[in-house]
Amino acid sequence: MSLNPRLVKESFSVVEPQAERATAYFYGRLFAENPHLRAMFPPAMNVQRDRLFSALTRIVWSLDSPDSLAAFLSQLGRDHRKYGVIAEHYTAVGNALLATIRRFAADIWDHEIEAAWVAAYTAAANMMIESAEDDEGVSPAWWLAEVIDHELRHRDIAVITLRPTQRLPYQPGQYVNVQTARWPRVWRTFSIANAPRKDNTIRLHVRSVPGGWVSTTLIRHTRIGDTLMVGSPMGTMTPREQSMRDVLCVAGGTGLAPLKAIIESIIASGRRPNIHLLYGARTSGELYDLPDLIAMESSFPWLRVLPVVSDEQSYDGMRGHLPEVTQRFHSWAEHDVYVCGPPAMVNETVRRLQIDGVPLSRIHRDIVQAER
Ligand SMILES: NC(=O)C1=CN([C@@H]2O[C@H](COP(=O)(O)OP(=O)(O)OC[C@H]3O[C@@H](n4cnc5c(N)ncnc54)[C@H](O)[C@@H]3O)[C@@H](O)[C@H]2O)C=CC1
Repeated sequence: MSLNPRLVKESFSVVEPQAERATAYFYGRLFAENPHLRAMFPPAMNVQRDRLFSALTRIVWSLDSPDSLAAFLSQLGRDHRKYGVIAEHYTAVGNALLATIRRFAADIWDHEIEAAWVAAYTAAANMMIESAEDDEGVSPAWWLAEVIDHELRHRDIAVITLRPTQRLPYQPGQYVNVQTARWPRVWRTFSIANAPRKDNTIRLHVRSVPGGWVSTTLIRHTRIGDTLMVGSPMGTMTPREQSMRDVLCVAGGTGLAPLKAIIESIIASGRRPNIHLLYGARTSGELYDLPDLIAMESSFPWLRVLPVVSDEQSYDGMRGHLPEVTQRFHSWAEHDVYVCGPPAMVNETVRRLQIDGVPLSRIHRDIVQAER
């Protein structure tokens, strides 16, 4: 069986516009054929559906970049240990996936495409299974973590500090899935907002969103002393250790979290690059971390924090939308750039930076489905 990324991508492009129906069909088929698997998933499947499709999209479009694909699949395999996933479940998922792609790409389907999907899925599943097996005995499937601080910084935004009961190794810029006792099997993603600390504590920046089970629980119903579950750290937006370049960070709202961890780690490394942090919020009241950032700025003179507010006419600092504000400065073409925040803001910022001559290889971002 040989990999044929072109055939997989072509057939996936036919399925992509029908994503919603295809994922509903996939889960319907998976649970009809394997009713015992239903109990492993949360009662409401909407977020799970989005996650499946975005993971699949990422895998399909990275088939030509074996290194980044391998890194992603290894993290995904480790992270799936927290669901209790074992090797045989991959067969069930593979069968349902193949049936789904076959059905939604029926117009172009043939034996060659089927073989390409079987080869790609087998390779991906094997990579996930192997990394999960390697991780057993080294790390727990998930970590228990005690809430040791809970600061409500705005009506809807809290900064929460956790102390995992076992060491949680991670890279600055990575994110974790979090589960609360109130919503079993419902995991939501948050970036770790600090560089690794000796005391093993981690901070999360959480905004509650309407209908967001986990985020609302974390903001309104979580107290110091509560215990949360935390999954294996994931993500590839980590600082370039060898880089001597200056740094631009563009943070939208709580998308600040991983960028703050990256900035802390650069400062801790002893390097002295100039760092510009454009920190955007809709209103000045939502610049929830500004006092901490100003304190960081005063202890590290190479850091410049530039708050930007988009939706408050009377704000007397810098106003505007981050993608456009990013272009108001001199060129960033020689910088390492990190961008995080609402997906539309990230996409538009990256687009404009590229137009202004920043090569894509120096723009770092991660797709995090945070805060629901
Ligand atoms: N909490 C966390 O750990 C992490 C959160 N995120 C993501 O960051 C985002 C943060 O959301 P909020 O705090 O609610 O941000 P928000 O909606 O309040 O916006 C924050 C900033 O982004 C700008 N912005 C928003 N939409 C834009 C658009 N379409 N075009 C241009 N600029 C735009 C706003 O003007 C503002 O400056 C969420 O999408 C979340 O998933 C990402 C990584 C980690």
